[in-house]
Amino acid sequence: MKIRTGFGYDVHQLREGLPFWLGGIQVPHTHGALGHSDADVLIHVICDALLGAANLRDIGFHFPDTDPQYKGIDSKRLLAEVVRLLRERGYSISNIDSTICLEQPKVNPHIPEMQRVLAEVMGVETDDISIKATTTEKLGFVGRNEGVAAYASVLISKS
Ligand SMILES: Nc1ccn([C@@H]2O[C@H](COP(=O)(O)O)[C@@H](O)[C@H]2O)c(=O)n1
Ligand SMILES: C[C@@]1(CO)OP(=O)(O)OP(=O)(O)OC[C@H]1O
Repeated sequence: MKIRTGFGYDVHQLREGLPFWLGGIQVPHTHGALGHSDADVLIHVICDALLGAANLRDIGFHFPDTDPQYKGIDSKRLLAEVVRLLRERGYSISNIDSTICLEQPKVNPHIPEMQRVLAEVMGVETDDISIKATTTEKLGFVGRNEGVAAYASVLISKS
């Protein structure tokens, strides 16, 4: 059995009036994340962690932000493609742990729905996807509500 770990980190600016896509769902808020895609930072770090675990470069390598076909794309489609790339190479996903760094709003009430949606996209159990959240105690770009960051680590395996 070959077991590998992967890690992902990403940041997006927050802008007033944009839809806030996070963890595959739209979180009600005055501000949303800015990006070439729908800017779903949680999905992006999960993609990067999975790609890293399989040594398959990163999300920008597979889906360049200069390519118009990814303009405004639903990041769930990118995640589905990343999972396909791993399965094609014989990997299965053991578990994911993640942290969203965001001052406002509180995301705890939305986490079960994020887990449900992401588990469906990835073809894993909701119990295999951990999502946590933290403020940065009003410090830095997260603390000033200028941006959202996220981290993820994953474990994948193949026999
Ligand atoms: N955007 C956020 C940030 C935090 N939470 C939850 O609140 C708890 C306390 O946050 P601290 O930054 O003071 O540690 C945290 O453990 C999360 O459960 C949240 O839901 N949404
Ligand atoms: C996801 C992609 C897709 O074009 O666009 P962004 O939403 O800008 O996200 P980022 O994490 O900055 O980079 C990866 C991009 O390739």
